[in-house]
Amino acid sequence: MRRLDSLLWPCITLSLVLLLWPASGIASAPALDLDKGWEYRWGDSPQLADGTYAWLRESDAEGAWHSIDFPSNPPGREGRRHAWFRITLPSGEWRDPVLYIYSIDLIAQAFLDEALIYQHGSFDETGEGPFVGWPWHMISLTEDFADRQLSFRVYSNYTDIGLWGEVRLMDRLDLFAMILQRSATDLAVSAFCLLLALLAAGFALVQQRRRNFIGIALFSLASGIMILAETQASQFLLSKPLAWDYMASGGYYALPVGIGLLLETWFSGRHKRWIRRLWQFHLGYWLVAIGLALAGVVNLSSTFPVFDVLLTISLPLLFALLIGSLKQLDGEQRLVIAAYGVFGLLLLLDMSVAHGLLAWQRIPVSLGALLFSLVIVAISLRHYARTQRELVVLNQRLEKEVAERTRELQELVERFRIFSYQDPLTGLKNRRYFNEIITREAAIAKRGAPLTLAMLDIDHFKLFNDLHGHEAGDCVLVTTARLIGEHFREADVVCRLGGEEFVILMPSTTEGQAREAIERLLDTIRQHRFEHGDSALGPVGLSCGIASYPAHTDDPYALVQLADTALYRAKRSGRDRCETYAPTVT
Ligand SMILES: Nc1nc2c(ncn2[C@@H]2O[C@H](COP(=O)(O)OP(=O)(O)OP(=O)(O)O)[C@@H](O)[C@H]2O)c(=O)[nH]1
Repeated sequence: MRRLDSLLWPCITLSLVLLLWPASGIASAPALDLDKGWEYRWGDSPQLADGTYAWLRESDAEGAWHSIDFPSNPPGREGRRHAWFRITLPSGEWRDPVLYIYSIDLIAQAFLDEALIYQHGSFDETGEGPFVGWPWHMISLTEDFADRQLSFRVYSNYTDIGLWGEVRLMDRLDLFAMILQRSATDLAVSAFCLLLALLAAGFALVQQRRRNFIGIALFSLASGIMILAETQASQFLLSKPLAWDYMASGGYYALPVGIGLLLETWFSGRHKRWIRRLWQFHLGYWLVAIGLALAGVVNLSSTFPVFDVLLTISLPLLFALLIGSLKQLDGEQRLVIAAYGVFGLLLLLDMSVAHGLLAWQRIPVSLGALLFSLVIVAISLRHYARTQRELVVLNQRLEKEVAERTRELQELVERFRIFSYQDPLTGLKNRRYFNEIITREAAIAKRGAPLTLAMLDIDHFKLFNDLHGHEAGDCVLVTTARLIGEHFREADVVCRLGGEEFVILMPSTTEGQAREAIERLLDTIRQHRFEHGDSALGPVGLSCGIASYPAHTDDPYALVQLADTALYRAKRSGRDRCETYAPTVT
């Protein structure tokens, strides 16, 4: 009977073609709503010996049938679980007529006169059967259906009984086109919500405000799944109505959990605790309801009214909490709450329609979810843009700071470099510097320039220290260093090798020129009045040894050793004098 499966894709393709080709010329009567002229009868019909239901044959039983506009929830149910509905079908020019039913509570059989033409769910001997989902229905009709009687045998242990929403006579292709048209928005919104859920889940993995993103991810996932599962076109994707209803209920029941997780992060103290209790309670319900339904302990359908009652309580409670503490929230958070408020209101309206509190109409719940998702996306984009701007500023500041630090570091390195070449007491260059400069100057000398090296040592300095004290000794070292430094040219390099020993490297200077300069220096030192504080320190003498390249050696690197030998000779010869290296002396 159900040709839905086999004709599915050809019909979709055909209906799409027809949608895109309005001038096709194929005429068909418009859809006709069967929302008048129905009759109902409480209870279940007995069966005749040939298996036919007696109520189908005794159609004119006096006073047994009552008229009703729409075949749903007749008055005076009093706990009854069986009802029959019937209508005489009108005539119309449909090429391929079908009866479209939005939904049935809960299982039903349809008969055209006495022939069974459609069945939703399965009936046992007592006329009962399990919940098998709430799909939309398409009942194929033969061309001669006009003026014949269409009857429904319905069983329901749910709050509603009968057909629900819309019952329409229409052409099969028009039905497919209608389903696709009605589903387009929902499918797009669902895809959008699922994408948002994916992004939020990704952010939850890498960002610090994890709970926030988990809340958004869960809420978006729940909305996306719920909308997809409730979209009529989903039946085209998978003809398993009960599976879709499990997904719809799973998403629906998880909505307060997601929003609770999100809101909880915005509050503290009492409000936070209440919000946590609410979402934990809903999470508990989610687990129990879905778990018991899957285990077959309860019908999935019976978990909906309980959840609806819970949501009717928790939704306003949550709003009361939020409204009472709006001051704690910033503009963006208020916007999210407003969007959630719209979504919540649409959910409540949808629920009211489902329970017959409002006249049947299609409530655009998905638009509520879309609004919520758009608000989240807009806020996220704004945050992203702001973060980008802050990053640029931060980057610039960092670059500036790095440049500043690098400059300071370079200065420090330079100072250290100078320090590492400087004798801290006298301010002259030290032995390390001398070792480097001698190598350089020796290399230059090798290219043909003379180079002379003088090594100087203060005479009897130990005695001087012992007589006047170490501080006075330091003072003599500093003064002697200054006098030596002032005495020589810029090009000459004066170093303190350590202790009371100095060296002077004189590039492009012959032995004779150097000796002259040294003699003048020794005179200057002899004549200088050394003082420490207010006390005069007595005379200071210097001994000096000179060696010159190429006069004394063909290896400029050997000058240190040769000058040292000459100095030794000056000391031995009575001090306070200058000696030039002589090869015969060892
Ligand atoms: N005040 C002071 N004394 C130092 C410093 N460096 C080395 N001395 C001292 O210099 C003295 C050098 O003594 P010696 O090497 O025996 O030489 P000297 O007493 O000058 O004798 P001759 O060189 O033979 O004339 C030692 O007593 C060291 O302690 C310093 O930086 N400051």
